[in-house]
Amino acid sequence: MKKLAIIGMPMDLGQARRGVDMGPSAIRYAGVNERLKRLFDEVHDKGDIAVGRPEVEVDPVSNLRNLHLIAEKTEMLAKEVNQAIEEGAFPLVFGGDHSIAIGTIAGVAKHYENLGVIWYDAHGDLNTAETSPTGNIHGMPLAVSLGMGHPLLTNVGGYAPKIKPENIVIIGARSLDEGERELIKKIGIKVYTMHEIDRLGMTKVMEETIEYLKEKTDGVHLSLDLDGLDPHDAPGVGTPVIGGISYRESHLAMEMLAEAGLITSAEFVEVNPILDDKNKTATVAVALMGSLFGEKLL
Ligand SMILES: NC(=[NH2+])NCCC[C@H](N)C(=O)O
Ligand SMILES: [Mn+2]
Ligand SMILES: [Mn+2]
Repeated sequence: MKKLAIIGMPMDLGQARRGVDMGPSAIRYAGVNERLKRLFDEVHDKGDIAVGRPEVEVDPVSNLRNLHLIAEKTEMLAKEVNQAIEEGAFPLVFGGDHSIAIGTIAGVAKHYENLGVIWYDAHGDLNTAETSPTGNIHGMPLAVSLGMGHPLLTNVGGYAPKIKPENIVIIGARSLDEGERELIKKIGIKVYTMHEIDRLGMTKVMEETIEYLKEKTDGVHLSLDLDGLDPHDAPGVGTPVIGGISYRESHLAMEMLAEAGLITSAEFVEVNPILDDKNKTATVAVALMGSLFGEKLL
C-alpha cells in the first residue's frame, strides 16, 4: 500500500521577497495531484498549514528576520509531517521558502536513527545569525537541523540536533558565504558543487551519492530548492544563481533516486509564482516529482 501525504507550507518569512507563500498554490495549479495519483495507491492532499498573513518583524537583537513567527509556524509543520509518517504515508511538502525545512526535518528526523539528507540547492543554507550576510532564515535551515543557530529554531520539534554532518550530501552548490565554506570544511559535509557535476556528470554524482548514503542511513530526506536548477529552467525563485543544474540532469537525478528506492520524505521549496514565467518553475517541480516517484515514459 503506497500512500502519499501532501502538505502545503505557504510561508515567505525566511527572506524578504514576498510571493513564495504562493508556491503551494502554483504547484497544485500545475497538476500535482492528478500526476501523482497514478503513482500511489492513495494520495491525501492535507491542504496548507495555517501561516496566515502575519506582520513581518526584524529582531534587532538576534539579526534574524521573523525569528519568532518562523519558530511557531515550523513547529506546526513538524507536527503535520510527523502525523503523516505515523499514518504510514510518504510526506511531501511544498514551500514556501527554504526555512520551512526546519519544520519538515523536525517532523521526519525523530523517526530515524540516521536520517540522510540530500540538499539539492545553489546554496548551502548553512548560515547562523553570526555568519549570515542577510539575516534571512531561509539561508540557515541546514545549520539549524545540525543543531547550530538560535535555540528557538534548533529546538523546533522539541529535540536537537536532527541530523549529523556525515549523513548530508549537498548537490548543485555555487554560492556559499565565507562562514558556510569554513563550516563545511570543519565538520566535513559532502558537497558536489557545479564543478564536480560538470566534471563527473550527473550519473556519477548520483551513483556516488546513493552509495554514500545507502550504507549508513535508515531513511533519506530530499530537500529540493528550485534554485538548484539553472534560472533558465527555473526562473521563479527569489535567489537565482546562473550556471546551475539543467532540467535534464535534474530529471536524471530524480530517476536514479526512484530506482534506488532511497528517499523516504521530500520537500520542494522556493517556487515563487510572482517571479515566474507562466508557472514554469512550478511545472518543472511537478515534473521532477513525477520522476522521483517512478514515472517512466515507456
Ligand atoms: N534557500 C535559499 N534560497 N537560500 C539562499 C541563501 C542566500 C545567502 N546565503 C543568505 O544567507 O542569505
Ligand atoms: Mn537556494
Ligand atoms: Mn535553499
